[in-house]
Amino acid sequence: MKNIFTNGEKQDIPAVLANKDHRAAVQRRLVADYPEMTVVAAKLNIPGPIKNNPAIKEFFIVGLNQLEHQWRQAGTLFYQKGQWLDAGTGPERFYLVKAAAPVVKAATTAFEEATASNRLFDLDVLVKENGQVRPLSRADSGQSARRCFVCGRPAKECGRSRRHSVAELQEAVNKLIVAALTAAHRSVVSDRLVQFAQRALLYEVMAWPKPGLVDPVEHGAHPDMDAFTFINSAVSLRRYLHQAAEVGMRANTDDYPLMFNELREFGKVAEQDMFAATRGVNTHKGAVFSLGILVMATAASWRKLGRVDLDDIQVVVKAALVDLVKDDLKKLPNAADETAGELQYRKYGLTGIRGEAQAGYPTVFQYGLPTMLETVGSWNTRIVQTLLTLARHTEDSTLIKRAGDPAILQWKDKQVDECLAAGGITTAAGRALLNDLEQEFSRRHLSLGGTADLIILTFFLTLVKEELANGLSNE
Ligand SMILES: CC(C)(COP(=O)(O)OP(=O)(O)OC[C@H]1O[C@@H](n2cnc3c(N)ncnc32)[C@H](O[C@H]2O[C@H](COP(=O)(O)OP(=O)(O)OP(=O)(O)O)[C@@H](O)[C@H]2O)[C@@H]1O)[C@@H](O)C(=O)NCCC(=O)NCCS
Ligand SMILES: Nc1ncnc2[nH]cnc12
Repeated sequence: MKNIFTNGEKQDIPAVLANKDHRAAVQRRLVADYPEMTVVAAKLNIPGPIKNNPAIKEFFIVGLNQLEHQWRQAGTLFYQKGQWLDAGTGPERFYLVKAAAPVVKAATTAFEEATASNRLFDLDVLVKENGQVRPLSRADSGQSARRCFVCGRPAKECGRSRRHSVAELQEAVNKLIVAALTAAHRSVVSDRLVQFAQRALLYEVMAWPKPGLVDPVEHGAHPDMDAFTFINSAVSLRRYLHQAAEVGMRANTDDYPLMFNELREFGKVAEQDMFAATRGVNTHKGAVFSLGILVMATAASWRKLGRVDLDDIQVVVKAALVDLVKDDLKKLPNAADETAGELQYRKYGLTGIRGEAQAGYPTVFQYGLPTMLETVGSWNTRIVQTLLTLARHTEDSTLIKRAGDPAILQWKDKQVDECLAAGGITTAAGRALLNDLEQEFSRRHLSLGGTADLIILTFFLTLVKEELANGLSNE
């Protein structure tokens, strides 16, 4: 396990005492200046000579964010006030809270007791009695005394008898802080993944020109939808994307197939949300499935490694979807209401998006991602150029469905090859071919709906690599 005590300035007793005097002066001033408010002084109990460093400070801020959230939930008014003390003696903050001191004390004690790591917090609620400022004690409001975070006995007893060595205390504190920061980082990463996923859905529809797809200029291939339909659809998927990240962040390596089953149940509800948001139009059915899988797999891989590893994300996808084609397609009855994917498997043996997903999205990893990472220029250029590359290597089941014949794939490959040979979106000649192709797809009512999903996945992974792989900016 990581040791957070390897850096930080060692503090001696005079420094700690001088800081205590300084804190007392700040507290006296705040109590005098704001008699209508209750003053709370927040600090940490970190035994041993090292009392502050980036990890300790981050732990403190993460904890205070939770305390503030708790106050907001309870409808308590408060704000931070005064100097922010970030000396070597430890991070400290002061709050002014609009509630009676005993009420505030009950809440701060509940916070200190809420989790094992919160026991490291020392939240003093200050009162003025007989001209003196003093912290309310837990005994004042009949609450049980603080317990030792090593052995659970009353903390005062352990302190007085010096029952635990500094090394023992630091080991316990280290475990508590590392566990709290790991949980906090997982939550930050989950939020980022949801943002990346939503950006992927929105950027994809914004890019132009896209043959066979909706863009802000043209949507002849999909007369029932326009760019606004996609915005409504993307926004409706926010809750689902959070669920996908959370499912992944909870899963251990041997749970991956189970994790996918859980995602699918959320996915079915998300599909309904999407159809409600688009008034029954299929904008993102494929993306609900595939983007949900990649968000979940990226979260699960982060949980395992604590960092981004694109190869491992693919390993997680394969492990989670190991039986997908067998379970979904091989047992199919010859039902009248079969989907395009099911029909194409029965008629042509094509496994479609399920085969692609079970194999770990090889088209995305082998063709999409390298093209998007290598292509320079605006997001529009990067997305459209990557779309062409993906289109060239995809057996798009939406295209086959629209044409009614897999032979359409050869025609599509020829058109895309010509456009790419002319430079794609990066040259005037390529752009002219691209515009012609968009018109032709629209005229013939042909769609590259499956390829659009793969672009969304590629863009998501590009953001993971370009914006998350270097770590969390608030670490
Ligand atoms: C596994 C599922 C994706 C469902 O599979 P299903 O058998 O129902 O459908 P498929 O026909 O196989 O494909 C579903 C969507 O997947 C996209 N897609 C197709 N081929 C590929 C491919 N090679 N690579 C990547 N993605 C692919 C495709 O989505 C796009 O097309 C949609 C627009 O098409 P359009 O023709 O305009 O509209 P339709 O409604 O299809 O037809 P019309 O009535 O208008 O003629 C657009 O969404 C694009 O994104 C396919 O549509 C998964 O959904 C699933 O598991 N379903 C079962 C229920 C479930 O478990 N749900 C939870 C999922 S987490
Ligand atoms: N821009 C787009 N047009 C049509 N279908 C899509 N599915 C996902 N994005 C799409």
